[in-house]
Amino acid sequence: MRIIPNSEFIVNPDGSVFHLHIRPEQLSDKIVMMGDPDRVTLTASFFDSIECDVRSREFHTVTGMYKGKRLTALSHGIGTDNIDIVVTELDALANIDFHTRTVKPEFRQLTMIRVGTSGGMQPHCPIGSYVVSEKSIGFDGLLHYYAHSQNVREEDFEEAFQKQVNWSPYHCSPYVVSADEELVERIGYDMIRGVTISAIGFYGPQGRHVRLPLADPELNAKIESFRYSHYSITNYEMESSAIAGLGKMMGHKCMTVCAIIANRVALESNADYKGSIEDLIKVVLERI
Ligand SMILES: O=P(O)(O)O[C@H]1O[C@H](CO)[C@@H](O)[C@H]1O
Ligand SMILES: O=c1cc[nH]c(=O)[nH]1
Repeated sequence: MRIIPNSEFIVNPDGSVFHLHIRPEQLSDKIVMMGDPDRVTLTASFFDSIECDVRSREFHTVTGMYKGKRLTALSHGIGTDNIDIVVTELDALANIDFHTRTVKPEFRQLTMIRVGTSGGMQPHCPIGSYVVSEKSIGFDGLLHYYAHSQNVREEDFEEAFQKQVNWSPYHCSPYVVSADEELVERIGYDMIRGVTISAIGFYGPQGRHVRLPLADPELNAKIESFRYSHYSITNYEMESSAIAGLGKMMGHKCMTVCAIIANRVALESNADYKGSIEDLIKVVLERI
């Protein structure tokens, strides 16, 4: 059996995992994730009791009880590079024996729901709506660093996307992954279902022109008009592809749902979205 070297999987002197700084017994099977550490404080304010509250860098983790369910709320910060850390460390907390540094014989499956904010790309995703990422398109390339990604990637969709938007060879090869179907049905049954792009930045990589001109100013228009079967691209955010992809490769159940806080076609945004995300968190806590 492979013993994972200290340099490849780092455990802190207090027995916690390197970045998240929590110990295996502090993790619940059901995890609600979000970019913003303060959103974890908000989520935990709905818990009936708190078991642990740990902060390390942008990672804020609270485990507690909500109406008889043991839940972990956790912030992952911004971007799929952080998701590589967070999903790997969550999986390790559940499935690696920290003492023997080996994979445990019994697999423990986690449920991870990301509750995020996002920019709508279609008129039917207005500000204030909730969009479940039935599929995600990763512009980040993270999945390509792991073996067997083709087992979870939807290559026909990827090919159609590259062709229709005339994808630049200077960008990473986009990957397409579906969320866990049962979660989409159970948690998102009354929400908009869509295809979400996880971009590698908020500005240029989402087609925002502030001062620097864009390499392809038409890319967002091509993304808006892209069609594959009955699918169109509904929204932009920055993490769902890596959560769906890594989670699926590891055998976990993952899904992202976002509150739309900007609409790129209507050229509108709402920076005062606290009420909308708060309501969405409450719905997810009930249904997870
Ligand atoms: O509101 P969160 O969960 O952070 O999600 C979105 O907001 C951030 C960008 O403002 C990115 O993380 C994006 O995915
Ligand atoms: O437009 C948006 C809004 C929130 N988060 C994003 O990544 N993009």
